[in-house]
Amino acid sequence: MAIKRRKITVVGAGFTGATTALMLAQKELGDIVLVDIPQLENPTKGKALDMLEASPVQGFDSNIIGTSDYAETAGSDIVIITAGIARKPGMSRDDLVNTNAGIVKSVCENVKTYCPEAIVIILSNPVDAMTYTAYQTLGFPKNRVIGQSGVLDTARYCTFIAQELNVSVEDVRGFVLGGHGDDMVPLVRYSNVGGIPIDTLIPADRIEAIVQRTRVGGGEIVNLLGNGSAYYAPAASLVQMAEAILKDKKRIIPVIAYLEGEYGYEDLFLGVPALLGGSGIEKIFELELTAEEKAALDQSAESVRNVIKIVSI
Ligand SMILES: NC(=O)c1ccc[n+]([C@@H]2O[C@H](COP(=O)([O-])OP(=O)(O)OC[C@H]3O[C@@H](n4cnc5c(N)ncnc54)[C@H](O)[C@@H]3O)[C@@H](O)[C@H]2O)c1
Ligand SMILES: O=C(O)C[C@H](O)C(=O)O
Repeated sequence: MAIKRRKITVVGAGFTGATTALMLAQKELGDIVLVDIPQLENPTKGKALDMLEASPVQGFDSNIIGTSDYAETAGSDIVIITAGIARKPGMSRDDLVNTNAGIVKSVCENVKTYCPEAIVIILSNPVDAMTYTAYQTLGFPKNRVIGQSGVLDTARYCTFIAQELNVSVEDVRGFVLGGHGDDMVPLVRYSNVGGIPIDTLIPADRIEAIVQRTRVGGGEIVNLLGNGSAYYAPAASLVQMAEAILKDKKRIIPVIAYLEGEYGYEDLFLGVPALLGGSGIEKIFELELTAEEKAALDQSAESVRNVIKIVSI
């Protein structure tokens, strides 16, 4: 029996999309179709060809094509949506909502037509609301519509903890819950280094500084770059999610999931810990929260709900 190669579409061939495509290929997770608008057809083809020409040097056998024709995406196992505008210094992610809602809707109409069985991962900001827009437009089951924020926010949080303690990032475990905004909820109580709770290793004021830096971590990069937002760590985060799905790894990682009563929220997309495997989101874990943690999550959920109201059809 011939084994079918996996097909991964990345929509948006900008900074995050192109970086994601290369990282997916380097891990040989499948053949990659990189899509952008017709006006950028040639640059998109050029980026894909340039990446493919790295394959003999790096020794990966994934094919990579660039296109603006969704027919080329047909039958993709996973579609990753990075299409949309990025913020600049002085802007919030929510300032992007109207422009990006239109883009995400038009992309999802094509995904619905050409990739009806795909698992869709959304990155475009404001990502909690854009995942809601995608869910409404696609009409796919909730397990197949997933937003990316928690892997990235947790990665930032773990980076800062590792720096603080001068330990390997591999030994740091944490969770960031809630929306992808400045009121996201890094869960200190569930964070440890090599199994040792971080509040026994780091003084409270330093932990608070790490939590605050995590919350505005996207803005820190936006201010440094000056004309766009982060893309290496976001791309790595998307690849971790795609890998968990394509290899049916059953990883437990925070993702933006559709909630129907979990944590007390209805009809909302929000970052929660989930089991990610071959069917997409296979389970949502409801952690026990203190009153203070739940109040912080409620505030974050309320911020997301206010943005969803703007885009709700
Ligand atoms: N959720 C997260 O954690 C996270 C992290 C990083 C970036 N983002 C968001 O991802 C988005 C992309 O960021 P970026 O840095 O790659 O931006 P970018 O400007 O480098 O790339 C965006 C690309 O989308 C393309 N595009 C626009 N409309 C399109 C359409 N209708 N169809 C296909 N492609 C289209 C553009 O031509 C461009 O190439 C932004 O909204 C950004 O805020 C989110
Ligand atoms: O901050 C941004 O605008 C991009 C992204 O959401 C991030 O957190 O890096």
